Amino acid sequence: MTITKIRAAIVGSTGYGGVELIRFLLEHPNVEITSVISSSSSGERVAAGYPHLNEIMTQNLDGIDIAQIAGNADVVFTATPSGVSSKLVPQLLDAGLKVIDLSGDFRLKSSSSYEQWYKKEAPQPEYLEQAVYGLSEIYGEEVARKTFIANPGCYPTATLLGLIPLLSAGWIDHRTIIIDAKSGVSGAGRGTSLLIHYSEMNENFKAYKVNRHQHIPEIEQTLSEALGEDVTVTFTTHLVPMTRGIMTTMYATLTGAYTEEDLIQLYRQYYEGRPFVRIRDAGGWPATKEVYGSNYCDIGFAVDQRTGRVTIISVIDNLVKGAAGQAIQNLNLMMGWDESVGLTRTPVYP
Ligand SMILES: NC(=O)C1=CN([C@@H]2O[C@H](COP(=O)(O)OP(=O)(O)OC[C@H]3O[C@@H](n4cnc5c(N)ncnc54)[C@H](OP(=O)(O)O)[C@@H]3O)[C@@H](O)[C@H]2O)C=CC1
Ligand SMILES: CC(=O)N[C@@H](CCC(=O)OP(=O)(O)O)C(=O)O
Repeated sequence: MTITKIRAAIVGSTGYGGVELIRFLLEHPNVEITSVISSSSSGERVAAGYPHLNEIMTQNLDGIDIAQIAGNADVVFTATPSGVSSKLVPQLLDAGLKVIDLSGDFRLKSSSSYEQWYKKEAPQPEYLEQAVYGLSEIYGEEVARKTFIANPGCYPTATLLGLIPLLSAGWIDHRTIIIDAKSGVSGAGRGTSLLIHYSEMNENFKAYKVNRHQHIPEIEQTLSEALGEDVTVTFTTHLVPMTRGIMTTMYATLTGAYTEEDLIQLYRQYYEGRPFVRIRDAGGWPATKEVYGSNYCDIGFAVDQRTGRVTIISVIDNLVKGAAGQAIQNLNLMMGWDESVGLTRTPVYP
């Protein structure tokens, strides 16, 4: 079967998420990048800010012009900050474009929850209602029916893929969930801040946004939907002095005498046929480097018979499965293509 390439534009292409989209889309057989867009550097070459793209990405950056985007693209990836996407995406949707938004603006179904956690004005409800939450392995069927995807956050992706099968099966007590999350610094984007200043971050390990992180309502919303009743979690984020990678270590009390083998079987069945979730054998806990540069989410378990608790460890590359990779996986699902097209890279190791 011959597939006509679809035309893709990337807004925010000077950021880390945008550049990761470029890296994968350049090798996607069904996609042509027709426009790379910047609000601050139009006219410049992408490679001016990213010399590793010299002679690979020769296009100049376009400015934000909705009519122009609509004229030369079918789908737009918005790798823009929250608060920016909420204003930009409605214009793109009104122009008839398919949109995959990487920000947190359209993930929360409740506007008041968004305003409470993001401290920004919520998007207009008529646009919020059009969005599907694009956690590919869980909402893939809905993604296939929609043209506007709210791509999940990096921490929620690792957390939710690690918790949903156990929670849905009723094997853990939902009142006991604790999530201990660690991220590399590229999770904060390319902009500078004191948090990610080299001498503040190097040889250091710090917790941040404790009980205030904007991904808490996103995680709770999705877990509550999976269980059918309200779930609250304790979620603590930490910054690790590495560039890429997220590890979430999750703890919960088991509701029965389940073994590690039971859990492995449950998860392998749950994710059967889903190429990007890999369940480790007993005792094989995943490390961030084992998914580096790839769209995989690797999950491992340990059951403590002494305490009756399970420890679940889940790792992703924040810029791939946590952002650009999952966005492309969602494009594939939306277009009715195999979800792994253009995403089958082996992790970079060591
Ligand atoms: N980094 C990560 O691991 C993850 C990021 N995300 C989300 O993806 C989005 C992009 O993140 P990331 O690439 O890391 O961030 P960066 O800060 O690296 O890049 C964001 C880009 O947005 C563009 N931008 C800024 N202000 C505006 C504006 N007013 N109008 C249009 N464009 C603007 C900038 O490009 P220019 O000035 O050229 O327009 C900038 O390069 C964010 O919403 C982030 O939360 C989600 C999951 C993981
Ligand atoms: C290391 C680091 O700073 N990470 C960021 C993740 C940002 C992000 O992806 O946020 P949204 O997707 O919700 O916009 C943070 O903790 O806020």
